[in-house]
Parts: sequence; C-alpha cells; structure tokens
Amino acid sequence: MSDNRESSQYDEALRYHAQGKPGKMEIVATKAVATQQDLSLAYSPGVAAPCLAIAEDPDAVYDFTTKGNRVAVISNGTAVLGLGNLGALGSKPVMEGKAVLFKRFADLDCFDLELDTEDVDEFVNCVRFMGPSFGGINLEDIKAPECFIIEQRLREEMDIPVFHDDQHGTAIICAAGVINALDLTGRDIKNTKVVVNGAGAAAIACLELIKAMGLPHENAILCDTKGVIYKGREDGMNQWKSAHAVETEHRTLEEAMVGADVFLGLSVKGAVTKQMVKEMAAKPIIFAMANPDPEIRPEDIADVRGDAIVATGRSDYPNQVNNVLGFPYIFRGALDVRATTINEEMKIAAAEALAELAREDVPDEVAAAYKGNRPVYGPDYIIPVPFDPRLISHVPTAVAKAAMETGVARKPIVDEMAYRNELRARLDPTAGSLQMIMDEVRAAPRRVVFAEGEEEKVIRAAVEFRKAGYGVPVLIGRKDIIEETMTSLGIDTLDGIEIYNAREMEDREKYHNFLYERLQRKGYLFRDCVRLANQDRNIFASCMVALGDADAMVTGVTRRFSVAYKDVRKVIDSKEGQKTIGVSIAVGRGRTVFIADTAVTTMPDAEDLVSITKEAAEVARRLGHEPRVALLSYSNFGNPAHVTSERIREAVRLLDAEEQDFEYDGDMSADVALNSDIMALYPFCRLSGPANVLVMPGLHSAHISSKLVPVLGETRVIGPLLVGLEKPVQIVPIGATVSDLVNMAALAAHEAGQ
Ligand SMILES: NC(=O)C1=CN([C@@H]2O[C@H](COP(=O)(O)OP(=O)(O)OC[C@H]3O[C@@H](n4cnc5c(N)ncnc54)[C@H](OP(=O)(O)O)[C@@H]3O)[C@@H](O)[C@H]2O)C=CC1
Ligand SMILES: CC(=O)C(=O)O
Ligand SMILES: [Mg+2]
Repeated sequence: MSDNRESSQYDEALRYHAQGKPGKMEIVATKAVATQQDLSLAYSPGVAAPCLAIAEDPDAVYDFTTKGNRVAVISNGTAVLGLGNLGALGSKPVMEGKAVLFKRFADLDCFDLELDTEDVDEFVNCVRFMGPSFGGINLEDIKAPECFIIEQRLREEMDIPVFHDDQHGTAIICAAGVINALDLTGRDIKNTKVVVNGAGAAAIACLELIKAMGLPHENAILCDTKGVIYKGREDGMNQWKSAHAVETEHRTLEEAMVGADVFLGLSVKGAVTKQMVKEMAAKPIIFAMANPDPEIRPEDIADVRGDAIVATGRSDYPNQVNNVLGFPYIFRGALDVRATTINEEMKIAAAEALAELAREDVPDEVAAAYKGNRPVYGPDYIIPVPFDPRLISHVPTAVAKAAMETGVARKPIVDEMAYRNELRARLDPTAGSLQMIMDEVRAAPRRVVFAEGEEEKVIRAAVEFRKAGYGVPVLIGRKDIIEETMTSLGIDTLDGIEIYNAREMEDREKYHNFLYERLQRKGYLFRDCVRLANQDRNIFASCMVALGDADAMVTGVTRRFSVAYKDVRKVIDSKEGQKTIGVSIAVGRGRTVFIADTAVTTMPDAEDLVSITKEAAEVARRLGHEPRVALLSYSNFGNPAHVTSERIREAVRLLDAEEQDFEYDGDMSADVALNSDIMALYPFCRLSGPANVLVMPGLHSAHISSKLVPVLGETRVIGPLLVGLEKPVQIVPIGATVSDLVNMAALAAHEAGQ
C-alpha cells in the first residue's frame, strides 16, 4: 500500500477522481421531463400504464424499464484488486471504475453497490432481493473462498446472469492469452507444465478453465501464501484448493518454477523473483496479472530472459491480460439475448473470440496506435488491446450465439449482421479515434511548446503531457515563477520539462532576425520585433515552432482565440494553397459531427466554402470517419431562393466541377442534413445517409451552433482544431481544462507527425 502511495500516479489519480463532480459517473435521464405533459407521462398518472403492463406480463419490464440494459457491480471490498481487504467503502472507486468501463466499452448502464458485510448469508440475501432491478449481476473483488459460495447460491436463486468477474472474467481473458501464447511457442497444452501463484478467486477459476481446455491435472502446481498446495497439506486449505492439490516434492514457488513452461500470477506484487524466471523452461509464458502491480515487472523479466512471452494486468505494458477485455462484452451479449445465465459455453465462446481477434489483421484504427510498428500477432501482441473497436461487435455476438445454441437465450438474435451493426453503433467512434491518436503520439513523442507557461493549468497540463509519454513539454515563462507554482502544486520535479524565458534564451536573436524579415514591410522596426518576441509568449512560441526548435505549440487559456490567432499568424503562414480553418468535433450519443469553419472565416464566399468543405472532409477522414458533407443554409436546394444561399449553391457547383472523393451536397438545412426521414423528402439528395460534416454558411452560425450544442444536449465539443497552418498550432478556448490542453497538445503533436 505504502508503495502505491509513493507511485508517480498517486496524486494525479486523486485529482482525477476529485475534479468536477467527485467520482466517475452520474445518472442521465433518457426521456424529456420538460413539460406538464412529460411529467404526467413519466410519473403519475401515466406511469401507471407500464406498471400494469408489467404486472400482467413480467417480460414487458424489458420494454418499459432500464432492466434490460442495467447491471449491478457488487462488492464487499474483501479483495480489492491485489490490495487486500479495504472494506466496502474502500472498494467504491474500483466498482465505479467497472461501471464506467461497462458504459464506455459496451454501453451498459450500471449501479455500483458496496455492501457492508462479510457474512455470506447477509450478502446473498441483499443481492437476491434486488434481482428485479437488474438485467445482470457482476460480483467483484470478493475474496475466496466466500466468493465461490456467494456466486453459487446466487446463480441458483436468481433468474438473471450472475457472474463473479474476478473468477470467470479473468479466466476467460487469461485463457485467450494462453491459447495464443501456447500457439506461438508451439506447445501442446497436454504437455505443458503450469505454475499458478495465488489460490483465490481469480487463480482457481483460471486453472479450472485451462484444465477444461485440456491441461492435465498433474501438470499444474498451485501455490498460495503457504507455498505449494500438495496432496496431504492441511495448513490454510479449503475444498477449492484441495481440488487442485497434486503429488509433488515441491514445497515452495521457487522449487515449482524450475522447468515450468507457464506461470500465471494472480496473487500480489513482487511474488516472483528474477531467479525464478531464470529457472523456467525455454520460451516461458509469464502472465503476472496481480493489480495494480504485477508479481514481477516486465523489465525485470527482460533483464534475465529474452525469450519470454510476458503479459500483465496493466495498460502500460504490451499484452494486457485484464478482465476489462471481457466483462463489458460478455454482459452485453448475455443481456441482449436476455440470457438466464452465463454458462461455460458462453465463456469459452468469449475466450475463443478474443484469441481469434488477436490473430486477425488489425484494422487501421488499431494500427494507428502502433505507428511504424503495425501490431502483428506475436509475442508482444497475443491479445487485443482494450480500445480495439472490433471487440464490441465480435465478442458479444459470440457470447449471444453460444447462449442461443445452449438454450439459455430468452430473446434470440434474428439477424446477426443487424445485431453486429447495432453493437458497432453503440460506441462513440471519436473516443476510439482519439485514443488511437494519443497512442500514436506516444509511439512518436514530440516537443510541444506550451506558450502560457506560467499558468497553473498549463503547468499541470505540461506535467500530464510528459507523464502520458506524448513527448517533451516546453514551457515559456520565468523559471522562478514556474518553479514556485510547481512547488505550490506539489510537483517536485522538472524532469523531462523544459523552460524557456524569451528574454534570457541564449540564441534568441535568431527569432528577432526571423521576425524582422517577415514583418519589416508590415511596419515593424527591428526593435519592435525584439519587443514582440520578448513580451508576447505566443509570438516567441510560434518562432520556436517556425524555426524547428519545437514540433508544435498550444496556447489559448489567457487570451481570446482571435487575439492568439493573430499573434500566431504573424509568425506562421497557411499551407500553400490552403485556407486556415477551425473544425469543431461534436461528439454525441452514437453520432459524431464535424462543424466547419468554427474559427476563422467570417463570411466565406463560394471559393472559401469549397476549401472549407475539402479540408473539413479531410479532417473527418483522418479521424476515422468517411465524410458525408452538408453545406448548410436555411434553405433547401434553392428554396426559398435568396441571394445569401446562392454562394452555397455556387460552392456545390464548383465542387462538382472538380472531382471529389467524398460525398457532399447542399444547400440544405440542418434538419435535412441530420435526419434521414426528413432527408427522404429530397430523394435526389446525394448523401447516402445523415451528414457527419456540416459546413456552415458563416462564422456566426458555426460558432453559435458549436457553443449551443454542448449546453443543450449530451454532446461534447472538441476543438476547434486549427487546420491548414504550415506548422501545427492549436488554440484552446479560454475556459479550457487541463485535459483539453493535454488533448489539444497531443493533437498538435499528432499533426507534427503527419
Ligand atoms: N488481471 C486481471 O484481470 C485480474 C487480476 N486479479 C488479481 O489477482 C490477484 C488476486 O485476486 P483475487 O483472486 O480476487 O483475490 P483473493 O483474495 O480471492 O485471492 C488472493 C490469493 O492470493 C494469494 N496470495 C496472497 N499473497 C500471496 C503470495 N505472496 N504468494 C502466493 N499467493 C499469495 C492468497 O493466498 P492465501 O489463500 O494463502 O491467502 C489467495 O489465495 C489480485 O492481485 C488481483 O488484482 C484479479 C482479477 C482480475
Ligand atoms: C482487474 C480486476 O478485476 C482485479 O484486479 O481485481
Ligand atoms: Mg477485480
């Protein structure tokens, strides 16, 4: 525990959880409750109708309530990760975390429930009486052996899936990894020697599943705090451990590891030494899955073995064998067919689907995360990454099919392809794309100047940028002030962060000369340029980028966009033949829309609109969306005819005159562009579906809509991204958060790598 408190992420994680609304989730209404009429439908008297319908036909609960999409994540906190018994309250952040992951990866709505009891009967009663509220029960971080009894009893007593994730979720992912690691090392499971460290919930379930896959009983040695579980041992035993006891001379983990082919760690940090790893067989398979810290760190394994396949439960090493790859998708599939249970066949289907996915050619979105090193099935890629966008359609489909085949599905899937599409649409593609982009930046880190280096928010962002591995942050400002702020924030090291003071930088004269050359015929004397560089941090930062002393820049928290933009443009031009524009990305439920130009062109003429259209389409494509562009107006295809929409029609004609490799059409109004039913009134419209790129008729409408949308609805707006400058510069809105700054800095770094 004390080690975790000292870890570099400890404070950052506390801040993350505390910022804004404390915790990680909130409840959002899915129906409008805005009028008297809404109120009388949502509540009394209208609510009586679904109540009566459900009383008459219990299955109707799935049609009229949240039950079918609702999972409870339930713990008593007796085995919180590998941290031990932290109690119900101490487990809440993990349970909220699981709930968030259910939502993020499978669009399932969860309640986290922390029960303040270690008594099996009390726990079971508490859960079973809540059955009507939920579509499924995910038990979490309950220690062995109580977890085995609790799960068994709840499975018998409840008519919805009950699944102890630490047992079966972990076993499924571990099995998928083992299938592929055995394949890669040319082993037959029947001749493989396995050592499992930890004999609790996760370990026992993993061993059982691997035995079900063909591992002979006598080939596995299970260890716990007392060492090897051998036949005849009496100390610290229970029936679940006894079932895996073997005849062996070995008494310690150290002895058991000699010559072992596979090590599965589901115990605690640091349980394995380098010496033990040295003693394993050739091409050993080492899954050190304890969280948050593994039994042995991959670096330590690398010190002694170059031939090992290594996996951990963490996201910061290759091969993350963590149940996050399973529980969201397993429940998604189970709930979608209203399964009564999650049976062995469904678990094996999930493991096989995961193992298969890792062997398939990775899609571009995943490839982007490994820039220059496309992940290929092999020792460093035995299991899909959690952000793989294929997981949502692949794994639930396999689970749902297995449920149907084994007769536990109450609502079978009729059209598999339609189901896959529905699954895909549940996830927000931009979140996936952004993650991929961030991973790509991590693979090719850059130097990014944070122009407003004395601002607290900016310093924090720089620290996070460095910690995230995006590159070297360069802060512009006075060193003593920045250091003072860092100390007050409790940041004790400048490691990896550079600070430049415009007045003191050694070779600052090159910036003065550069500026003078650009600005001398715009009314600037040399001394004006010196003053500009010394006093205006945006100018100084832009000079660093322009002269290649940094790769990209981010600014904007202290000045209005237009002011910061003007500063930057004194130093950096638009790309040859391109306009500089702003593209905002509105990310809503199941829909991502790019809005342009939200930053620069006040009243675009037809030619401007052509450039905006092409550049916005290009940005959408770069972020993984096939563009369908609508040139917006208040009119639709010439009606009402008015001079203000003529330039939009002209832009469409100009686009038609060249060849475009994306769909576009206009003039049209926003409802026609975004609603396929209304678009159907114009059957000649050339868009094959609702538009995902909206080219606005002017800065006013672009700006207003991008500010209105997030306030009115559940939509997040990212940007505007500045597009079309010769060097990557991003200007955040004045109220930007630390994470906005980090995102924009990373996007700028990403552009530098294009
Ligand atoms: N990567 C992943 O997806 C997952 C990882 N895990 C990790 O697995 C670990 C165990 O979790 P869980 O099964 O839920 O917990 P349990 O409390 O049910 O089991 C813990 C087991 O670890 C054993 N153990 C503790 N310290 C040692 C040690 N030094 N050497 C050998 N065995 C030891 C205990 O032995 P004894 O019986 O003698 O007390 C017990 O058998 C945790 O670190 C957890 O984070 C769990 C689920 C998923
Ligand atoms: C991942 C997980 O569930 C655990 O470590 O307990
Ligand atoms: Mg757990």
